[in-house]
Amino acid sequence: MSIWSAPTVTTPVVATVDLPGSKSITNRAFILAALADGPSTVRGALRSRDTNLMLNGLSALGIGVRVDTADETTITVDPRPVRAADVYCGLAGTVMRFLPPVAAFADGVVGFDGDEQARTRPLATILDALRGLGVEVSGDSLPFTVTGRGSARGGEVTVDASASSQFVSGLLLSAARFDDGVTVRHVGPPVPSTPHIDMTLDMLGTAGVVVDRPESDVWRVAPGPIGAVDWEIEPDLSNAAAFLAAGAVTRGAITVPRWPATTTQPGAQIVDILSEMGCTVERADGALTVTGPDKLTGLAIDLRDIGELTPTVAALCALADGESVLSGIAHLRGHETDRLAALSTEINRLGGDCTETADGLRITPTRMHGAVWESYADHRMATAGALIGLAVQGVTVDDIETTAKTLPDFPGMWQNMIGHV
Ligand SMILES: O=C(O)C1=C[C@@H](OP(=O)(O)O)[C@@H](O)[C@H](O)C1
Ligand SMILES: C=C(OP(=O)(O)O)C(=O)O
Repeated sequence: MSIWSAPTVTTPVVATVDLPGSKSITNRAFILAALADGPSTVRGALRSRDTNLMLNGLSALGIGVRVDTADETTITVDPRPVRAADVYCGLAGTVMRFLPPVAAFADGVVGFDGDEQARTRPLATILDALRGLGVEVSGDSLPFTVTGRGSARGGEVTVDASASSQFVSGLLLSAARFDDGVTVRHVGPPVPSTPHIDMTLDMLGTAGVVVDRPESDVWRVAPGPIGAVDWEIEPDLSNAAAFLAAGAVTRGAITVPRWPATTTQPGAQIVDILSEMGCTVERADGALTVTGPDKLTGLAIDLRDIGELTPTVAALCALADGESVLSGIAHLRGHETDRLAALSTEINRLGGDCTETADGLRITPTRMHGAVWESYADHRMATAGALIGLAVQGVTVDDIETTAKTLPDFPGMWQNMIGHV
């Protein structure tokens, strides 16, 4: 773990930043490919800690995984019978929630473990759901085991998915391979990050799996094959957010090439947020450019659907003019770290003014000063620290390496974006 001096700029940052593939789309494509009725090729895949953990997990479970020798973002996945194995989840929500349903098809015991910090992330909902679908599961959090019998019954389960949309996505991705299919019924406070469930439905549809929605909060998948698809992965728009924000806070202009014309990625909503804060947005030749205003305005916004943008948005708000209120994000207390506590502690350590509310943050911009910004093993906390450091001298980010969770070389990309200052 190293301390990284965040570069500060006094002139606008103007650059083009090409982002690697989406974490969420890559890890869904890997699961669907592993359970498909033939080999699939995934092109433009993200290669980062979370996606490598998914590939390692699938490979341990006996799935054929071949990385193109000339291009590590092209991966061929060959479905094979699932076998007993040990799976390491790191801190990846998509791995700890999407792989246990796959393990239900194993021919023996699959042990799951992860980082120390992952042991407190919510998991009981999906493990209970698997029990309800006829699968033997020990434990309620990491570490736990799933004992497969080669196939699993399936049926209908009621879950409270208010802590994470990934419980629903995880069950639906494997649902068609259960003997009776799977019906998931959510009962409880609203499910967060529902656009990520829409992404799951969209990709299932591409693979030929129909998801019926007899009522809101009910998803029904009939048993049947999952079609092999050659997946082309879009750039990661949630990761793009931190870079676009760098243009926004420096009166600069950041261009992201290959910005999809339509997308299921919730991260795309950063564009509306930046525009509400005063930025100008233009599209040309498939690229998107955000230009920062003289001064960003604060905003009041419900981020329940797009919680993963919160660290970037909070950093922008700390540098804006006027108070901001971020709401609808109580579930962020169960993300990589308690993101509400982490953001308020770190913004306040720099002399900012951030208070936690029951379901979010209230941020009043102040003149901030340099200090150590702790990352809490959270990639988006680390990038938020880098963003504030662009405008505030003397910010050092602890454990910048944690950005490798979803970006293979964040410090290099950040420096290239800024150029030589
Ligand atoms: O399904 C996915 O790929 C994700 C769903 C969301 O999780 P939550 O519903 O737990 O917020 C999001 O925050 C996470 O980064 C990725
Ligand atoms: C919440 C996040 O990740 P995970 O997939 O580990 O839940 C995130 O990337 O912001």
